[in-house]
Amino acid sequence: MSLYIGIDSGTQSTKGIALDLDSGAVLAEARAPHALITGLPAGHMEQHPQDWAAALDHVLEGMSAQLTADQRTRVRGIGISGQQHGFVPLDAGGAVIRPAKLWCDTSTARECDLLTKKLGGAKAVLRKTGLPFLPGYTAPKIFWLKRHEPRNYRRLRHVLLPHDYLNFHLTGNYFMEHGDASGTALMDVRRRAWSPAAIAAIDKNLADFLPPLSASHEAAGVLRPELARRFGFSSDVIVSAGGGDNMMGAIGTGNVAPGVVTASFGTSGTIYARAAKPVVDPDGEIAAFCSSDGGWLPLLCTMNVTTVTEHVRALFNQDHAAMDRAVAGTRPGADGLLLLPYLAGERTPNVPDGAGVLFGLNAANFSASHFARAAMEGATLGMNYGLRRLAALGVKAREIRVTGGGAKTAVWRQIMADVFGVPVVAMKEDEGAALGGALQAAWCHAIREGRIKTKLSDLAARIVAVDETTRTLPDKKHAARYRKLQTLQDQLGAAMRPLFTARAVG
Ligand SMILES: Nc1ncnc2c1ncn2[C@@H]1O[C@H](COP(=O)(O)OP(=O)(O)O)[C@@H](O)[C@H]1O
Ligand SMILES: O=C(CO)[C@@H](O)[C@H](O)COP(=O)(O)O
Repeated sequence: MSLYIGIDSGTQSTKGIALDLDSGAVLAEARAPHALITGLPAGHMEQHPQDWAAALDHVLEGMSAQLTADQRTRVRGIGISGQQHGFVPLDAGGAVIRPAKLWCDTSTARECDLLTKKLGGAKAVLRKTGLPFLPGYTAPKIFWLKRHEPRNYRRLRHVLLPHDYLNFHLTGNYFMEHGDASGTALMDVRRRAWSPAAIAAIDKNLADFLPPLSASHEAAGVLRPELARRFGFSSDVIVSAGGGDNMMGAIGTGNVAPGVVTASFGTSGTIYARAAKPVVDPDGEIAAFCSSDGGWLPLLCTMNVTTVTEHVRALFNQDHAAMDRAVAGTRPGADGLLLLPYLAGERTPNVPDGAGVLFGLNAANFSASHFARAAMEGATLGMNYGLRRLAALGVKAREIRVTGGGAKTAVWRQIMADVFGVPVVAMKEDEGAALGGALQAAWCHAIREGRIKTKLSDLAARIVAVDETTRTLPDKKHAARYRKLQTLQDQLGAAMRPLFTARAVG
């Protein structure tokens, strides 16, 4: 029996599973929340990296307590998935200089404009790196530190991403793999190498602060002895390369070969499909990321999904079951109530100064149930904007595997199927990114042990399974209704843009 631990450090919590690779059974599970820093100016979204490390230790401790002593010694590897793009600035001794600016921080729109100009305009940026500079990505956050906090910038010696920081916490090594690194916007994603042009636009010395790029089957290192002792593990547990949460979600939903499309309904909304070659969107809306299994992962990301539904749920003091019943009691289209869900600004389309808009309020739809439906529908229509763009780039979905917190809800899955116009199905293991971490750790361990022909796609084919009881087919009448709503949401978004800018300036 060999056990592999998968960890997903998301925006709101850290989740872990311990997988018995022989039987495919999950033998332990644990979770620990971590909060955003409150009281920051609008658009600034930050967390303390030390909180992620504390949550990770708590989760590892919790799982260790659920395993027998024998099972603990059979843990062979740990694979970490983490929210993408966050900038963890470390000094020469590896201490965190300031909190991490996150993927959902929109305070760096000005830095994006400046970097784009330095590289010769939007087209030149796409030619040189494959990705535009967007506020969510890491590069403008580093430039922001240089421009706004020069004293902190002078102390900078190591740039890490959230999951790299957790790898560093576990192993003591500065390490980066292609998948998560592709979300920095400092890489030429076509060549899977750092982009000298993007780096020089910020600071020519920055290259010294970036770890060399490693392939995703390599190990970040071995678990530090004091942690191995603390969790009761043996002294040779490897920590695999890990990756961004979407890259690891791809592995954990079996999206490791062409033809599979995954949608994640977490704090953010993402839709992605693994590709054997880079897929660069000439409009820069679909992100040309690398995967964390040696390929590429064209991906759409919207910033407003379960945060939106959670706000509505909190406002009306409902638990998830009550909210689901409320939504089930209303008609598709929420009797004319439509939400443009840009509560935190938006990445796709790129509207960093955006805000939420409830459109079509009247006496008949002024109710908690209609607000709840409008929240689920608005977030899903927002994601469908990108699904259509993916289709235009040749990635056509015949069915969509859904994962993340929102995918647990049957009534929301029906909205997903109706909006996307294809069947959706959830996974047997709903912590897809954590499962991806466990599988990548098993792959990395096998290669390290000399079983070099081991394929991640074979491991995934054996372990990953859809939950057929959740398969949901689109309803033709509802799908037609949502096509009209989609047009209306697109028009509403376009019409509001000048007003968002006026509001930001005012
Ligand atoms: N049954 C459910 N219906 C809708 N949302 C849910 C449900 N269960 C959990 N969530 C929400 O999903 C989010 C967590 O999803 P997850 O994919 O773990 O997010 P992240 O990785 O961004 O932290 C939370 O906002 C949580 O409240
Ligand atoms: O920025 C992106 C993808 O580009 C986000 O998907 C983050 O990776 C955060 O993920 P969740 O916390 O929502 O899982």
